[in-house]
Amino acid sequence: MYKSYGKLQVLRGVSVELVKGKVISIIGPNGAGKTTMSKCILGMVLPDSGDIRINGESVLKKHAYRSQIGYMPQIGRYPENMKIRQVIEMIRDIRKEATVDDELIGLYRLEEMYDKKMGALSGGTKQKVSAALAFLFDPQVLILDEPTAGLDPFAAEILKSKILKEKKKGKLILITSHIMSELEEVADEVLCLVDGAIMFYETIADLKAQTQETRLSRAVAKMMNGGAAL
Ligand SMILES: Nc1ncnc2c1ncn2[C@@H]1O[C@H](COP(=O)(O)OP(=O)(O)OP(=O)(O)O)[C@@H](O)[C@H]1O
Repeated sequence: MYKSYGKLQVLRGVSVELVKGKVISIIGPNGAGKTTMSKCILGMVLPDSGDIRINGESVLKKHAYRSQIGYMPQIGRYPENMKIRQVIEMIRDIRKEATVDDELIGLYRLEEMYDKKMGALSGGTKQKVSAALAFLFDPQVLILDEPTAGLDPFAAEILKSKILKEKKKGKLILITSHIMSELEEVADEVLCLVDGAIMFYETIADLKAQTQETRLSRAVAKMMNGGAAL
């Protein structure tokens, strides 16, 4: 998959086959192309060339499959004057889906804040709304961009448990994050992007074995350092 913005090449030949039932973390330095890659999978950005395949099937320009994806953006943007209740109702109205998974709405006690306006929410509460919306329609694929940034530790634990629960149901979950200790708790595989290309894509167990490190943060640092100790 290739993508340029004007003269800037953001993705250079990224090719991955994603399969269900896994939590895959996408890591890499700022500006490496992580968000762009997630947006290509989401269909929000069209790659200039290449294909995107999930479970062996091409999903490029297949709009129907987008209803199978839940997305939690790095920074959720909502109409400031709408109340939490109205945002959730509006999205349920648009999607018209019978089955909803409102577990996070309950666990985050969002109903108690339903009459607050989006523009008046704290950053963390807005993140809770974004998380609840991402999981709301029981999607088969979840793309979570820095999901715990801004969440308090208890709220972050709730989200991590939810991620593991959905993984067990066979879903595919992609997480972008810079917090290695957290990824270690939930992810199976690590895909590292550097300058728009895949530097490595391996299971956490393999990464640790290869680098002879017990912590993911150390293993990744060693890989980024060409295999040499820091
Ligand atoms: N819409 C756009 N128009 C022009 N350039 C863009 C656009 N979106 C992203 N870029 C550029 O593409 C490059 C990759 O950005 P991207 O957001 O994918 O990085 P990232 O790996 O997610 O970074 P971070 O860790 O900081 O979130 C950056 O140089 C960015 O400035």
